[in-house]
Amino acid sequence: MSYADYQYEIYLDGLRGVVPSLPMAYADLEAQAQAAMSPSVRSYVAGGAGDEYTQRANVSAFEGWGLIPRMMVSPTRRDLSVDLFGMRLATPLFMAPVGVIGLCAQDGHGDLAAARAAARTGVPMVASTLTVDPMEEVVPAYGDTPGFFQLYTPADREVAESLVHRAEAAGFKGIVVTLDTWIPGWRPRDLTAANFPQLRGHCLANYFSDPVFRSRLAKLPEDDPAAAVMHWVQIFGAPLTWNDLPWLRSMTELPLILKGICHPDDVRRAKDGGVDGVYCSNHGGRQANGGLPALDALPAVVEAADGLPVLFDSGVRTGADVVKAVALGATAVGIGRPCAYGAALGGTDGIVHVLRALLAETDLLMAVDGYPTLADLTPEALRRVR
Ligand SMILES: Cc1cc2nc3c(=O)[nH]c(=O)nc-3n(C[C@H](O)[C@H](O)[C@H](O)COP(=O)(O)O)c2cc1C
Ligand SMILES: O=C(O)C(=O)c1ccccc1
Repeated sequence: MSYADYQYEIYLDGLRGVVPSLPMAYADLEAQAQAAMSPSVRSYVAGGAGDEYTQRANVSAFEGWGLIPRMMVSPTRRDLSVDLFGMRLATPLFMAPVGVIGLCAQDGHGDLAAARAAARTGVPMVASTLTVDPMEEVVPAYGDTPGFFQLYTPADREVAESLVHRAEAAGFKGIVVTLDTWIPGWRPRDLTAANFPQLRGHCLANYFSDPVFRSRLAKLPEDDPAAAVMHWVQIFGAPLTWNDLPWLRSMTELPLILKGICHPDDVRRAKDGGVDGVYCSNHGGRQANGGLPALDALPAVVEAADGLPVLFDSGVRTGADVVKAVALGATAVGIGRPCAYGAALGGTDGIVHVLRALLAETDLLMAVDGYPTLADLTPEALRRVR
Protein backbone atom coordinates (compact mmCIF):
# COMPACT_ATOMS: atom_id res chain seq x y z
CA MET A 1 0.00 0.00 0.00
CA SER A 2 1.24 3.43 -0.86
CA TYR A 3 -0.38 6.85 -0.88
CA ALA A 4 -0.17 6.76 -4.68
CA ASP A 5 -2.68 3.88 -4.67
CA TYR A 6 -5.49 6.41 -4.26
CA GLN A 7 -5.31 6.99 -8.00
CA TYR A 8 -5.70 3.27 -8.80
CA GLU A 9 -8.70 3.15 -6.47
CA ILE A 10 -10.27 6.00 -8.44
CA TYR A 11 -9.49 4.55 -11.87
CA LEU A 12 -10.75 1.10 -10.85
CA ASP A 13 -13.97 2.64 -9.51
CA GLY A 14 -14.29 4.22 -12.95
CA LEU A 15 -14.34 0.77 -14.55
CA ARG A 16 -17.48 0.09 -12.49
CA GLY A 17 -18.98 3.35 -13.70
CA VAL A 18 -18.29 5.20 -10.45
CA VAL A 19 -16.75 8.64 -10.85
CA PRO A 20 -15.46 10.63 -7.86
CA SER A 21 -18.09 12.71 -6.08
CA LEU A 22 -15.43 15.05 -4.66
CA PRO A 23 -13.28 17.38 -6.80
CA MET A 24 -9.80 16.31 -7.83
CA ALA A 25 -8.32 19.67 -8.82
CA TYR A 26 -7.81 22.32 -6.14
CA ALA A 27 -9.55 25.00 -8.20
CA ASP A 28 -12.69 22.85 -8.37
CA LEU A 29 -12.54 22.08 -4.65
CA GLU A 30 -12.33 25.77 -3.83
CA ALA A 31 -15.12 26.81 -6.22
CA GLN A 32 -17.55 24.05 -5.24
CA ALA A 33 -16.92 24.47 -1.51
CA GLN A 34 -17.34 28.22 -1.62
CA ALA A 35 -20.63 27.73 -3.45
CA ALA A 36 -21.75 25.32 -0.72
CA MET A 37 -20.95 27.71 2.16
CA SER A 38 -23.23 30.32 3.63
CA PRO A 39 -22.17 33.85 2.62
CA SER A 40 -20.83 34.65 6.09
CA VAL A 41 -18.74 31.47 6.40
CA ARG A 42 -17.56 31.91 2.81
CA SER A 43 -16.30 35.47 3.34
CA TYR A 44 -14.61 34.51 6.60
CA VAL A 45 -12.83 31.43 5.21
CA ALA A 46 -12.04 32.60 1.69
CA GLY A 47 -11.13 36.15 2.61
CA GLY A 48 -7.94 37.66 3.87
CA ALA A 49 -6.34 40.95 4.79
CA GLY A 50 -6.43 44.03 2.58
CA ASP A 51 -6.68 43.40 -1.14
CA GLU A 52 -5.50 39.84 -0.43
CA TYR A 53 -2.22 40.36 -2.25
CA THR A 54 -0.26 38.34 0.32
CA GLN A 55 -2.86 35.60 0.35
CA ARG A 56 -2.45 35.20 -3.43
CA ALA A 57 1.33 35.59 -3.24
CA ASN A 58 1.50 32.73 -0.70
CA VAL A 59 0.06 30.46 -3.37
CA SER A 60 1.98 31.80 -6.37
CA ALA A 61 5.32 31.72 -4.49
CA PHE A 62 5.36 27.96 -5.06
CA GLU A 63 5.51 28.59 -8.80
CA GLY A 64 8.83 30.34 -8.24
CA TRP A 65 10.51 26.96 -7.69
CA GLY A 66 10.89 23.89 -9.89
CA LEU A 67 11.75 20.36 -8.79
CA ILE A 68 14.53 18.82 -10.87
CA PRO A 69 13.71 15.25 -11.98
CA ARG A 70 16.25 12.52 -11.24
CA MET A 71 16.22 9.26 -13.23
CA MET A 72 17.36 5.66 -12.72
CA VAL A 73 16.63 5.87 -8.99
CA SER A 74 13.90 3.20 -9.06
CA PRO A 75 11.95 4.72 -6.19
CA THR A 76 9.38 1.92 -6.11
CA ARG A 77 8.89 2.44 -2.37
CA ARG A 78 8.69 5.92 -0.94
CA ASP A 79 9.00 6.89 2.69
CA LEU A 80 6.95 9.93 3.67
CA SER A 81 7.34 9.48 7.42
CA VAL A 82 8.84 12.12 9.70
CA ASP A 83 10.03 12.38 13.29
CA LEU A 84 8.40 15.19 15.18
CA PHE A 85 8.86 15.84 18.90
CA GLY A 86 9.80 12.22 19.49
CA MET A 87 6.82 10.88 17.56
CA ARG A 88 7.01 9.02 14.29
CA LEU A 89 4.36 10.43 11.96
CA ALA A 90 3.31 8.60 8.81
CA THR A 91 3.45 11.72 6.66
CA PRO A 92 4.76 15.30 6.81
CA LEU A 93 1.24 16.75 6.66
CA PHE A 94 -0.79 18.21 9.48
CA MET A 95 -4.06 20.10 9.59
CA ALA A 96 -3.36 23.75 10.40
CA PRO A 97 -5.59 25.26 13.10
CA VAL A 98 -8.71 26.68 11.49
CA GLY A 99 -11.14 28.31 13.92
CA VAL A 100 -14.61 28.03 12.38
CA ILE A 101 -13.78 24.80 10.54
CA GLY A 102 -16.53 23.76 12.94
CA LEU A 103 -18.99 25.90 11.00
CA CYS A 104 -17.74 24.71 7.60
CA ALA A 105 -19.17 21.19 7.91
CA GLN A 106 -22.85 21.00 6.98
CA ASP A 107 -23.71 19.45 10.37
CA GLY A 108 -21.97 22.32 12.22
CA HIS A 109 -19.41 20.00 13.85
CA GLY A 110 -16.42 20.43 11.59
CA ASP A 111 -13.90 20.14 14.40
CA LEU A 112 -15.14 16.61 15.06
CA ALA A 113 -15.06 15.95 11.30
CA ALA A 114 -11.42 17.05 11.18
CA ALA A 115 -10.58 14.98 14.25
CA ARG A 116 -12.14 11.89 12.64
CA ALA A 117 -10.21 12.62 9.46
CA ALA A 118 -7.05 12.68 11.60
CA ALA A 119 -7.96 9.26 12.97
CA ARG A 120 -8.55 7.87 9.47
CA THR A 121 -5.47 9.32 7.77
CA GLY A 122 -2.85 9.55 10.53
CA VAL A 123 -2.51 13.25 9.69
CA PRO A 124 -2.44 15.18 12.98
CA MET A 125 -4.85 18.04 13.58
CA VAL A 126 -3.88 21.23 15.34
CA ALA A 127 -7.14 22.13 17.07
CA SER A 128 -7.85 25.85 17.27
CA THR A 129 -8.77 27.56 20.52
CA LEU A 130 -11.89 28.57 18.58
CA THR A 131 -13.93 25.38 18.16
CA VAL A 132 -17.63 24.60 18.07
CA ASP A 133 -17.08 21.60 20.32
CA PRO A 134 -14.91 21.83 23.44
CA MET A 135 -11.45 20.28 23.27
CA GLU A 136 -12.42 17.45 25.63
CA GLU A 137 -14.88 16.24 22.96
CA VAL A 138 -12.48 16.71 20.05
CA VAL A 139 -9.49 14.70 21.33
CA PRO A 140 -11.28 11.33 21.73
CA ALA A 141 -12.10 11.44 18.00
CA TYR A 142 -8.36 11.47 17.13
CA GLY A 143 -8.08 7.72 17.67
CA ASP A 144 -4.38 6.83 17.63
CA THR A 145 -3.30 9.97 15.77
CA PRO A 146 -1.58 12.57 17.94
CA GLY A 147 -3.11 16.03 18.11
CA PHE A 148 -1.90 19.49 19.04
CA PHE A 149 -3.68 22.39 20.75
CA GLN A 150 -3.36 25.89 19.31
CA LEU A 151 -3.54 28.59 21.96
CA TYR A 152 -4.71 32.12 21.45
CA THR A 153 -3.20 33.49 24.62
CA PRO A 154 -5.90 35.34 26.55
CA ALA A 155 -4.96 38.57 28.31
CA ASP A 156 -6.32 36.94 31.46
CA ARG A 157 -3.37 34.69 32.33
CA GLU A 158 -5.34 32.40 34.56
CA VAL A 159 -7.67 31.63 31.66
CA ALA A 160 -4.59 30.92 29.51
CA GLU A 161 -3.21 28.56 32.13
CA SER A 162 -6.57 26.85 32.51
CA LEU A 163 -6.81 26.26 28.73
CA VAL A 164 -3.31 24.80 28.61
CA HIS A 165 -3.88 22.54 31.59
CA ARG A 166 -7.13 21.32 30.09
CA ALA A 167 -5.29 20.64 26.82
CA GLU A 168 -2.73 18.56 28.69
CA ALA A 169 -5.43 16.64 30.54
CA ALA A 170 -7.39 16.10 27.32
CA GLY A 171 -4.37 14.35 25.78
CA PHE A 172 -2.90 16.80 23.28
CA LYS A 173 0.76 16.16 22.41
CA GLY A 174 1.91 19.75 21.99
CA ILE A 175 0.91 23.40 22.38
CA VAL A 176 1.09 25.78 19.42
CA VAL A 177 0.97 29.42 20.52
CA THR A 178 -0.16 31.74 17.73
CA LEU A 179 1.59 35.10 17.92
CA ASP A 180 0.26 36.98 14.90
CA THR A 181 -3.40 37.27 15.84
CA TRP A 182 -3.82 39.07 19.14
CA ILE A 183 -5.93 41.52 17.10
CA PRO A 184 -7.77 40.76 13.85
CA GLY A 185 -6.29 42.12 10.63
CA TRP A 186 -8.17 44.48 8.25
CA ARG A 187 -10.48 42.14 6.32
CA PRO A 188 -12.56 43.95 3.72
CA ARG A 189 -14.81 40.98 2.88
CA ASP A 190 -15.86 40.49 6.49
CA LEU A 191 -16.08 44.24 7.10
CA THR A 192 -18.38 44.62 4.08
CA ALA A 193 -20.80 42.13 5.58
CA ALA A 194 -20.14 43.34 9.15
CA ASN A 195 -19.48 39.68 9.84
CA PHE A 196 -17.27 38.19 12.54
CA PRO A 197 -18.47 34.72 13.59
CA GLN A 198 -17.04 34.76 17.10
CA LEU A 199 -18.85 38.01 17.91
CA ARG A 200 -22.06 36.16 17.11
CA GLY A 201 -21.09 33.64 19.77
CA HIS A 202 -19.74 30.97 17.41
CA CYS A 203 -16.77 28.74 18.18
CA LEU A 204 -16.33 29.89 21.76
CA ALA A 205 -16.96 26.51 23.41
CA ASN A 206 -13.46 26.29 24.92
CA TYR A 207 -14.05 29.57 26.72
CA PHE A 208 -17.68 29.07 27.69
CA SER A 209 -16.83 25.66 29.19
CA ASP A 210 -13.76 26.93 31.00
CA PRO A 211 -14.12 27.10 34.79
CA VAL A 212 -11.84 30.14 35.14
CA PHE A 213 -13.52 32.02 32.27
CA ARG A 214 -16.91 31.21 33.79
CA SER A 215 -15.79 32.39 37.21
CA ARG A 216 -15.19 35.85 35.73
CA LEU A 217 -18.80 36.31 34.60
CA ALA A 218 -21.67 37.82 36.58
CA LYS A 219 -24.05 35.57 34.64
CA LEU A 220 -23.07 32.26 32.99
CA PRO A 221 -22.95 32.01 29.17
CA GLU A 222 -26.12 29.86 29.23
CA ASP A 223 -28.00 32.70 30.92
CA ASP A 224 -26.45 35.72 29.23
CA PRO A 225 -24.55 34.71 26.09
CA ALA A 226 -24.15 38.31 24.87
CA ALA A 227 -22.34 39.32 28.06
CA ALA A 228 -20.13 36.22 27.82
CA VAL A 229 -19.18 37.14 24.24
CA MET A 230 -18.34 40.68 25.34
CA HIS A 231 -16.12 39.30 28.08
CA TRP A 232 -14.43 37.10 25.45
CA VAL A 233 -13.76 40.21 23.35
CA GLN A 234 -12.09 41.84 26.33
CA ILE A 235 -9.74 38.97 27.09
CA PHE A 236 -9.23 37.35 23.65
CA GLY A 237 -5.88 38.77 22.65
CA ALA A 238 -2.70 39.52 24.52
CA PRO A 239 0.08 41.23 22.57
CA LEU A 240 2.97 39.17 23.91
CA THR A 241 6.63 40.20 24.09
CA TRP A 242 9.73 38.04 24.35
CA ASN A 243 9.62 38.72 28.10
CA ASP A 244 6.50 36.54 28.19
CA LEU A 245 8.25 33.51 26.69
CA PRO A 246 9.49 32.17 30.06
CA TRP A 247 5.89 32.25 31.28
CA LEU A 248 4.65 30.45 28.15
CA ARG A 249 7.43 27.90 28.57
CA SER A 250 6.63 27.41 32.26
CA MET A 251 2.99 26.58 31.53
CA THR A 252 3.65 23.17 30.03
CA GLU A 253 6.13 20.37 29.63
CA LEU A 254 4.53 19.41 26.34
CA PRO A 255 6.37 20.46 23.18
CA LEU A 256 5.91 24.23 22.76
CA ILE A 257 5.75 25.67 19.24
CA LEU A 258 5.49 29.36 18.31
CA LYS A 259 3.31 30.07 15.24
CA GLY A 260 3.75 33.09 13.01
CA ILE A 261 7.56 33.18 12.99
CA CYS A 262 8.98 34.54 9.71
CA HIS A 263 12.20 36.34 10.74
CA PRO A 264 15.44 34.52 11.58
CA ASP A 265 16.08 36.76 14.59
CA ASP A 266 12.71 35.72 15.99
CA VAL A 267 13.70 32.09 15.47
CA ARG A 268 16.86 32.67 17.51
CA ARG A 269 14.94 34.34 20.33
CA ALA A 270 12.42 31.50 20.32
CA LYS A 271 15.25 28.96 20.48
CA ASP A 272 16.93 30.85 23.31
CA GLY A 273 13.62 30.71 25.17
CA GLY A 274 13.54 26.93 24.99
CA VAL A 275 10.78 26.26 22.47
CA ASP A 276 10.60 22.86 20.81
CA GLY A 277 9.69 24.11 17.36
CA VAL A 278 8.87 27.18 15.32
CA TYR A 279 5.97 27.48 12.90
CA CYS A 280 6.65 29.63 9.87
CA SER A 281 3.35 31.09 8.67
CA ASN A 282 1.74 34.40 7.81
CA HIS A 283 -1.70 33.12 8.77
CA GLY A 284 -2.64 32.56 5.15
CA GLY A 285 -2.49 36.29 4.43
CA ARG A 286 -5.43 36.89 6.78
CA GLN A 287 -3.64 39.14 9.21
CA ALA A 288 -1.19 41.47 7.46
CA ASN A 289 -1.36 42.28 3.78
CA GLY A 290 1.61 43.27 1.67
CA GLY A 291 4.12 41.07 3.42
CA LEU A 292 6.48 38.42 2.18
CA PRO A 293 4.89 35.16 1.00
CA ALA A 294 5.45 32.65 3.79
CA LEU A 295 7.39 30.31 1.45
CA ASP A 296 9.93 33.06 0.81
CA ALA A 297 10.47 33.43 4.55
CA LEU A 298 11.01 29.69 5.03
CA PRO A 299 14.69 29.21 4.00
CA ALA A 300 16.02 31.82 6.46
CA VAL A 301 13.78 30.45 9.22
CA VAL A 302 15.10 26.94 8.57
CA GLU A 303 18.68 28.14 8.62
CA ALA A 304 18.24 29.98 11.91
CA ALA A 305 16.34 27.04 13.40
CA ASP A 306 19.53 25.02 12.89
CA GLY A 307 17.96 21.62 13.38
CA LEU A 308 14.95 22.65 15.49
CA PRO A 309 11.74 21.42 13.83
CA VAL A 310 10.10 23.96 11.52
CA LEU A 311 6.39 23.67 10.84
CA PHE A 312 5.15 25.57 7.82
CA ASP A 313 1.86 26.70 6.29
CA SER A 314 0.30 29.37 4.05
CA GLY A 315 -0.53 28.67 0.43
CA VAL A 316 -0.09 24.88 0.28
CA ARG A 317 -2.59 23.62 -2.28
CA THR A 318 -0.99 20.66 -4.09
CA GLY A 319 1.42 17.77 -3.64
CA ALA A 320 3.99 19.79 -5.56
CA ASP A 321 3.68 22.51 -2.91
CA VAL A 322 4.24 19.93 -0.15
CA VAL A 323 7.37 18.64 -1.91
CA LYS A 324 8.75 22.15 -2.35
CA ALA A 325 8.10 23.17 1.27
CA VAL A 326 9.85 20.01 2.48
CA ALA A 327 12.76 20.62 0.08
CA LEU A 328 13.14 24.13 1.49
CA GLY A 329 13.44 22.65 4.96
CA ALA A 330 9.96 22.34 6.48
CA THR A 331 9.76 19.41 8.87
CA ALA A 332 5.98 19.30 8.57
CA VAL A 333 3.55 21.08 6.28
CA GLY A 334 0.19 22.51 7.39
CA ILE A 335 -2.98 22.41 5.32
CA GLY A 336 -5.43 25.20 6.12
CA ARG A 337 -8.16 26.38 3.75
CA PRO A 338 -8.21 23.14 1.68
CA CYS A 339 -9.35 21.22 4.78
CA ALA A 340 -12.07 23.78 5.45
CA TYR A 341 -13.26 23.34 1.86
CA GLY A 342 -13.16 19.55 2.22
CA ALA A 343 -15.27 19.85 5.36
CA ALA A 344 -17.80 22.03 3.52
CA LEU A 345 -18.21 19.52 0.71
CA GLY A 346 -18.13 16.25 2.59
CA GLY A 347 -17.48 16.55 6.35
CA THR A 348 -15.03 13.86 7.47
CA ASP A 349 -15.04 12.18 4.04
CA GLY A 350 -14.34 15.51 2.38
CA ILE A 351 -11.32 16.23 4.58
CA VAL A 352 -10.04 12.67 4.20
CA HIS A 353 -10.30 13.09 0.43
CA VAL A 354 -8.37 16.38 0.48
CA LEU A 355 -5.59 14.82 2.56
CA ARG A 356 -5.42 11.58 0.56
CA ALA A 357 -5.30 13.50 -2.71
CA LEU A 358 -2.45 15.69 -1.41
CA LEU A 359 -0.57 12.65 -0.16
CA ALA A 360 -1.10 10.73 -3.41
CA GLU A 361 0.21 13.63 -5.44
CA THR A 362 3.19 14.11 -3.10
CA ASP A 363 4.00 10.40 -3.25
CA LEU A 364 3.66 10.27 -7.05
CA LEU A 365 5.96 13.27 -7.47
CA MET A 366 8.58 11.59 -5.32
CA ALA A 367 8.15 8.45 -7.45
CA VAL A 368 8.22 10.11 -10.86
CA ASP A 369 10.98 12.59 -10.05
CA GLY A 370 13.21 10.13 -8.22
CA TYR A 371 13.20 11.30 -4.61
CA PRO A 372 12.34 8.21 -2.55
CA THR A 373 12.49 9.75 0.91
CA LEU A 374 11.78 13.16 2.38
CA ALA A 375 15.47 13.38 3.30
CA ASP A 376 16.26 13.32 -0.43
CA LEU A 377 14.24 16.51 -0.83
CA THR A 378 16.84 19.18 -0.17
CA PRO A 379 17.23 22.71 -1.58
CA GLU A 380 19.51 21.19 -4.25
CA ALA A 381 16.46 19.35 -5.62
CA LEU A 382 14.93 22.73 -6.51
CA ARG A 383 15.80 25.50 -8.89
CA ARG A 384 14.47 29.07 -8.76
CA VAL A 385 12.48 29.62 -11.93
CA ARG A 386 11.53 33.25 -11.34
C1 LIG B 1 -10.99 30.35 8.35
C2 LIG B 1 -9.64 30.32 8.99
C3 LIG B 1 -9.53 30.33 10.36
C4 LIG B 1 -8.29 30.28 10.97
N1 LIG B 1 -8.20 30.19 12.33
C5 LIG B 1 -7.00 30.06 12.92
C6 LIG B 1 -6.92 29.85 14.30
O1 LIG B 1 -7.91 29.74 14.99
N2 LIG B 1 -5.69 29.78 14.85
C7 LIG B 1 -4.54 29.88 14.11
O2 LIG B 1 -3.43 29.82 14.65
N3 LIG B 1 -4.60 30.02 12.78
C8 LIG B 1 -5.81 30.11 12.17
N4 LIG B 1 -5.88 30.21 10.82
C9 LIG B 1 -4.64 30.21 10.03
C10 LIG B 1 -4.22 28.79 9.62
O3 LIG B 1 -3.73 28.06 10.72
C11 LIG B 1 -3.12 28.82 8.57
O4 LIG B 1 -2.04 29.59 9.04
C12 LIG B 1 -3.60 29.37 7.24
O5 LIG B 1 -4.88 28.84 6.94
C13 LIG B 1 -2.63 29.04 6.12
O6 LIG B 1 -3.03 29.61 4.92
P1 LIG B 1 -3.79 28.79 3.76
O7 LIG B 1 -4.98 28.17 4.38
O8 LIG B 1 -4.14 29.82 2.75
O9 LIG B 1 -2.82 27.77 3.25
C14 LIG B 1 -7.12 30.25 10.18
C15 LIG B 1 -7.23 30.21 8.79
C16 LIG B 1 -8.46 30.23 8.20
C17 LIG B 1 -8.56 30.16 6.69
O1 LIG C 1 -9.74 34.29 11.44
C1 LIG C 1 -8.64 33.92 11.82
O2 LIG C 1 -7.72 33.61 11.07
C2 LIG C 1 -8.40 33.85 13.24
O3 LIG C 1 -7.74 32.95 13.62
C3 LIG C 1 -8.91 34.86 14.18
C4 LIG C 1 -9.52 34.48 15.36
C5 LIG C 1 -10.00 35.44 16.25
C6 LIG C 1 -9.83 36.76 15.99
C7 LIG C 1 -9.21 37.15 14.83
C8 LIG C 1 -8.74 36.21 13.93
